[in-house]
Amino acid sequence: ADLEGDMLSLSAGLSTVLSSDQASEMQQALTQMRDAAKDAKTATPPSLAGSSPQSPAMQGWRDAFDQLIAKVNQAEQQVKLGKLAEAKQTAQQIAALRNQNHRKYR
Ligand code: HEM
Repeated sequence: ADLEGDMLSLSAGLSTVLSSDQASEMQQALTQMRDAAKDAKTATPPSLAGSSPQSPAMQGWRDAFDQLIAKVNQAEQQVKLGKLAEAKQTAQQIAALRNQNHRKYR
């Protein structure tokens, strides 16, 4: 998907993780979020158009998605252990990461 499509997938997945009480549904949403984050990591946002892949700005872009993926993995482990409330707290940290990065790149 293009970056906008990846962002819409992240958004739908995050809403599901925050609102669901079913482990299987949360797991599926987290998988969708990880796939979207991996794809978005390879994109260049309009705000960095023309930046070289090795520029500090593009490295920061990719690091942000690695942080997002690490949080998705953490939430997934929590779901697997049946710790759904903890997984939702991790999802809140993902929302904070989103807000920080939107201020930088959007
Ligand atoms: C779960 C976390 C995130 C969610 C739910 C999310 C959600 C969204 C949404 C709904 C949009 C608007 C899409 C539209 O055009 O309709 C958007 C745009 C955008 N987001 Fe995110 N986002 C997340 C994380 C991030 C991260 C980590 C970054 C950067 C490292 C980022 C960078 C951007 C940029 C650059 C745009 C504008 C895209 C464009 O102009 O084409 N987002 N995001």
